[in-house]
Amino acid sequence: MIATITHQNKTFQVNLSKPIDISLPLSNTEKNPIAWYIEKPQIEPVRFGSWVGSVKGGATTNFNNIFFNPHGHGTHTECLGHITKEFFSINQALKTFFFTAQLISVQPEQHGDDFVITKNQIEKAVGNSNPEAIVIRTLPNLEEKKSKNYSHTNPPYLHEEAATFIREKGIQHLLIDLPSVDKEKDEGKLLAHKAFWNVKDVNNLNTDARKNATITELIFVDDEVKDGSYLLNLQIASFENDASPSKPILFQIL
Ligand SMILES: N[C@@H](CC(=O)c1ccccc1NC=O)C(=O)O
Repeated sequence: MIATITHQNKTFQVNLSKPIDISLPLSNTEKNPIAWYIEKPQIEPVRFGSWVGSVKGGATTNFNNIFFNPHGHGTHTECLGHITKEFFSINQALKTFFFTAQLISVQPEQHGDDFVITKNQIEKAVGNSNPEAIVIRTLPNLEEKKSKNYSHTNPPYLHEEAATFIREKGIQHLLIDLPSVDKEKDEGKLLAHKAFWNVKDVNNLNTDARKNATITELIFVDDEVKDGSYLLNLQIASFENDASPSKPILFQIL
């Protein structure tokens, strides 16, 4: 299914039958990735006394409750409500779902005990392109990313200046294959989150904070997907919450 898209004075084609899914599946198994010190997700049939909501257990339908955390259990998209005192909802922040995107690969640099993605690396990788979304694949691109328990591992993160650069480039949506754009244990500084959303005071939001910009974490981009320009379809479940599980999909530009 070929679609011809006209956007910002350019026309290009994509094949909608060839989606590149960059989300992680969410399951109640040991394979599910974890961050932020929680346990794996739970997916269990509803029970009313001896009645069990599963066809195997005698019910007419499978009827599961799911207990999970959007930030800690897989691919999710968040808005600035993740860090502000005032409530902001991802379902209100994200109202359109197709964007031009640039996929880049970067090897975080060792700075002391940390691995950091720098402004210089992002600037070089983005080059002259002006995408609406940036998709960051970190190297090495290990399979273990799909099922890693990141708790207490001090994963790589984005330097504040790199996040500022992305904001100043006018990029609205940032996607990355790490549990956070910030250092795991940073005493709540959240420098990259604040720089990307232009949040100056979490208690009293500045009017130029970027209420419609989003961060998507815990994606996975397979090695066979080459760096370059794509069409991104960024879909969430309609949760009125700071974050929702999400399903970002890339389409190669033909
Ligand atoms: N680094 C923060 C914690 C943090 O970033 C965080 C904590 C729980 C769930 C998500 C978090 N950040 C996600 O991007 C801190 O040390 O306070």
